Amino acid sequence: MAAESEPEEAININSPCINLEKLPHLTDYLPTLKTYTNPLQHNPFFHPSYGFYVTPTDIVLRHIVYDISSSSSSASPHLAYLRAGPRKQIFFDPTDSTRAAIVNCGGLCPGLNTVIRELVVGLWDLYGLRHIYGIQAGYRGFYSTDMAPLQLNPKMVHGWHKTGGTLLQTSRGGFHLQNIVDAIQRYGFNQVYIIGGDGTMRGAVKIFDEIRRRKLNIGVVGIPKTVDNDVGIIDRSFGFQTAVEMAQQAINAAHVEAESAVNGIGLVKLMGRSTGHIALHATLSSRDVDCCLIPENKFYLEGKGGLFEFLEHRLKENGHAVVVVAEGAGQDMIPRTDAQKEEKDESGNPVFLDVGSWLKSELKKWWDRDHPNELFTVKYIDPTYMIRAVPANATDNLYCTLLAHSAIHGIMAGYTGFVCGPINGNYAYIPLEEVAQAKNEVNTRDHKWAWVRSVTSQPDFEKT
Ligand SMILES: Nc1ncnc2c1ncn2[C@@H]1O[C@H](COP(=O)(O)OP(=O)(O)OP(=O)(O)O)[C@@H](O)[C@H]1O
Ligand SMILES: O=P(O)(O)OC[C@H]1O[C@](O)(CO)[C@@H](O)[C@@H]1O
Ligand SMILES: [Mg+2]
Repeated sequence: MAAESEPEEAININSPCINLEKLPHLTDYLPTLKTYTNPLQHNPFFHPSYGFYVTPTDIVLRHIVYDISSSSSSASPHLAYLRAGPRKQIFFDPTDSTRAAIVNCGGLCPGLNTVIRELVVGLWDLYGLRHIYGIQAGYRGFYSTDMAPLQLNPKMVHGWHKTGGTLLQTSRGGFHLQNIVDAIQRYGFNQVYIIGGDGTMRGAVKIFDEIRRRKLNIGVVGIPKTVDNDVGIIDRSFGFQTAVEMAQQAINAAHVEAESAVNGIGLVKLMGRSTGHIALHATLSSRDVDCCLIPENKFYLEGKGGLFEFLEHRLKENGHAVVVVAEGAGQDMIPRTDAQKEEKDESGNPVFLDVGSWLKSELKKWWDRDHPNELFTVKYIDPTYMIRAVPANATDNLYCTLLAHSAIHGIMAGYTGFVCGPINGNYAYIPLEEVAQAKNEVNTRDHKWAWVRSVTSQPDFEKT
């Protein structure tokens, strides 16, 4: 770590073994911006000492696991990002003119209210901002005439971390680039905090590009939110662990119902539009699950190696079975009309049919056909919104706080067009564009999926 007294220009950030991702900065297009001393310098609680401020040579490595016998591990430079945290010099006047806007878009996720609360309290207490606004109901709230921004202060948001949902409300769709950026300019916002998933981040990239094109003194930061945990690069998204914890209750109930019936099957559908992280983690932590079906691992019902054959054995062995299915799994097998094939939500995401109901009816048809005179029960549990419409647990709440503070420190330091998030346990700043493109899918070739299969003994569904 460089000494705080060292001027930033004198620091050499080029190194043959490190490839540091360049982060956009307001001075890239506004080179004469004024700087200010970070007000934390005089904050009675922090007493900044050596090592408190993060410098431009403080980095977080993208990968920390290497095989040193492989030539590529030493030959190619290691990808790195700037470490998140307070900088000594900031680029926004902490006392007067700075105005911040906070928006959340897309589906709910445990912890949304915590992030908003911590942005408000952090901006107010750490940097002295007094003009902080919540944009209502997602992107459309920037320009909708019937939804004025809500002025927020620490007193208002005091207990928000104990509540589920979002007190700012959210929505899908409504992305209109020119209207949004015009509204940001009209309201005089200089900092825009955008909380959302992959769709929101793609929108945020466009907002950042337009702000840069107009050469505006406005910082844009993305705070990744998705209960599905499908945002790439970062370790995990906030609220995911809370959702997995909530899913346990549904799996427990399915297990009890299945055990209490003759040839009982407990079927649980969990969220996961295109990734099966919730289903996978809920399966690994429950240990009552016999089969976990996810979008990344195509499954089939009939014949050798299929689901029915596996369940037949399981029922013979144990008398019951629990199946967990992610909502995006098996969609290609469910019959649908042409109109259903085209259906999209307001953001353009495909609308899925209920894989749980379909599977329940297919299971019943199979049993009636192959075992007409034997008892059989399928109990289908669909907790849907119950796993995400809850307050964040303690771990997620702490995570949300660190995310909010990282975002504030980065934007105050003049960085823009970036996302903050943990990489290998350390908070880093990642270019927004990179996060908008990266997707976190379950890798069915890695150890974790092998572990699921070893816990459940389920087939690999690779047709022979
Ligand atoms: N390619 C895109 N360009 C601009 N805006 C987009 C784009 N994709 C989505 N959006 C906007 O981003 C917002 C949220 O998108 P979406 O509904 O897909 O949720 P998300 O951010 O992916 O979150 P989640 O999937 O976790 O619910 C919507 O207002 C939508 O219009
Ligand atoms: O019904 P809504 O609010 O559109 O959200 C449902 C979707 O949102 C998510 O929770 C997050 O993308 C998905 O798991 C789910 O498909
Ligand atoms: Mg999404």
